[in-house]
Amino acid sequence: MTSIDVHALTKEYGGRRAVDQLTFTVRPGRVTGFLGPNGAGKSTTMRLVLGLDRPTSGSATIGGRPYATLREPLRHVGALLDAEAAHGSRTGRDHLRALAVSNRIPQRRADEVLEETGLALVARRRVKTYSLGMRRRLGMAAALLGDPEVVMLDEPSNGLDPEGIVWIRGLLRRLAGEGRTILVSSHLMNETASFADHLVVLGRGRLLADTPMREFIDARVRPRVRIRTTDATGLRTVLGRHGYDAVEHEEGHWSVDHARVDDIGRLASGAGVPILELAAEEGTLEQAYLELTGSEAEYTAQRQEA
Ligand SMILES: Nc1ncnc2c1ncn2[C@@H]1O[C@H](COP(=O)(O)OP(=O)(O)OP(=O)(O)O)[C@@H](O)[C@H]1O
Repeated sequence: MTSIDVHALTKEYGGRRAVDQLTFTVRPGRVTGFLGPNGAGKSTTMRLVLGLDRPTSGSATIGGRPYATLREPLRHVGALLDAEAAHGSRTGRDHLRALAVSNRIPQRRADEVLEETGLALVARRRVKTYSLGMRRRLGMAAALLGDPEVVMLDEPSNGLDPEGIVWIRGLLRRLAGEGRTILVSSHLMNETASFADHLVVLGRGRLLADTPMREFIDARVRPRVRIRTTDATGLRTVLGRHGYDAVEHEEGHWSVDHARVDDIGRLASGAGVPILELAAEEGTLEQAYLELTGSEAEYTAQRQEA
């Protein structure tokens, strides 16, 4: 099984650190979401892993080897970077077939990945006539061409229509289920929450978190109960008596922080307060992410092995 290992990785541009002493491992069999504010260093890290740039110090390896030393790299690593573009005057199919030849990949793979990425009908059109979403799909097709064990994607949902976004989600889950190593950067938190098992979060080039997604959320977002009643006074009284802080919202429901549904349900029913709705509100990745990156001054890396 192939991991991506980043060790004490540092990259300076003109004395400014884009990536700063970064250490983390991306493991096989799960989707790792790669998060961080604009300029945090995600793309730079991916470029360093792919040997497109040289680190100032530290190392980035795939299965223990630097990318540059891999023979026929597309057979090991598939990547989609934001700025990547195919030659516009070629057809999508020719673009993939040329990539296949240079990596000793069977030509039939071009047609297979065109089919898989939903491009079969436009395969013989020139790439310059493709929409943004079609180009992203072609980039995905190129990434999958060599049936690689490692897949690295920079903002793959960018420019995709809702159907494409659902497709990417299913694809990432399938690739991880097949035991591949998947690293995906994104600014879309709901999207990331829908496919990631694990998160690596950067802030100004440094590691802010390396943790399973559920733990990342639970550690930062307080459990909360949502409740609706016809007896606001009764509810406020019973919750106040037991030390709960309840906030009434304009839409007519209440939220109770640091609370569990079982406890609140029992208290309300014991006090004869009618309940119209009672639900546990799970914290979202967006809340947890903003909580972490909003206090960037702390810069405390929290590394946990899953
Ligand atoms: N070739 C370069 N020359 C100089 N500075 C660079 C270069 N590439 C990146 N940087 C700088 O390095 C920092 C990290 O940028 P990077 O693109 O890796 O961040 P990112 O997390 O991918 O951001 P975004 O989410 O906006 O894509 C930024 O301050 C950026 O300006």
